[in-house]
Amino acid sequence: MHNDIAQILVSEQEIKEICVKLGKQLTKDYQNKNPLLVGLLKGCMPFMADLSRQIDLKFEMAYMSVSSYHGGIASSGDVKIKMDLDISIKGRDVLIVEDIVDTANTIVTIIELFKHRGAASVKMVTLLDKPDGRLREYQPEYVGREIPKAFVVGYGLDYNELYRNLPYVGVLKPEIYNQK
Ligand SMILES: O=P(O)(O)OC[C@H]1O[C@H](OP(=O)(O)OP(=O)(O)O)[C@H](O)[C@@H]1O
Ligand SMILES: Nc1nc2[nH]cnc2c(=O)[nH]1
Repeated sequence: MHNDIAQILVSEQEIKEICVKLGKQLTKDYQNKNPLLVGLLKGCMPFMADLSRQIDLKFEMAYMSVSSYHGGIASSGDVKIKMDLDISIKGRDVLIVEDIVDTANTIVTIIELFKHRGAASVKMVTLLDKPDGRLREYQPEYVGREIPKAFVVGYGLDYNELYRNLPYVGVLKPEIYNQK
C-alpha cells in the first residue's frame, strides 16, 4: 500500500500535533456549552477518534453518512445522505467533524440542513482545508492544515474506498489512477 504513495503531505506526527492543538482550542471554546460532535462518515473516522480524545469536556457524538464522490477523484456536486443522524439537533451547539473541505459542496449542504433543523449553532472542524478547490464560498472555523489542490488519500480519505487506513495523508502515484 505505501508503495502507491508518491508524496506524504501530512505526516503521522503532524496529525498528532494538529489533534492536540485543535483539542485544546475546542476545550476552551466549548467550555460552558454542551456540544454535539457530528462526524460525517466515512472519512471523519480516524480524525474524530483522535481529536475527540484531545477535547477535555463531556460531549455527545453522533454520525451521519454523506457522500458526493462516487468513486474517482471528482465531486459529483450531488450530496447524498446515506445514513441520517439518530438524534435531534434542535437547540444544540453542533460541531461538525470532517476530514477535508474541498469544493465545500458537502459542508455547505449539511450546514443548511442543520440550520433548517433548528440547531442553535453550527460550526465545523476539519483536518484538511483545500481552499483552491472551492466551488462555493465557505471558511471553516477550525482547520488542522491547509493543503494545495491535489487529490489526497489516507487517514480516512479514500480513492475508490481504498487507502483510508494509511496513518498519514499523501498523494497517490499517477499510475494508480491510470490503472482504471
Ligand atoms: O468539499 P467537498 O468537495 O464536498 O469534499 C469533501 C467531502 O468529500 C469527502 O467525502 P466523500 O463524499 O468522498 O465520502 P466519504 O467520506 O465516505 O469518503 C470528505 O469526507 C468530505 O465529506
Ligand atoms: N480522498 C479524497 N476525498 C476528497 N474529497 C474531497 N477532496 C478529496 C481529496 O482530495 N481526497
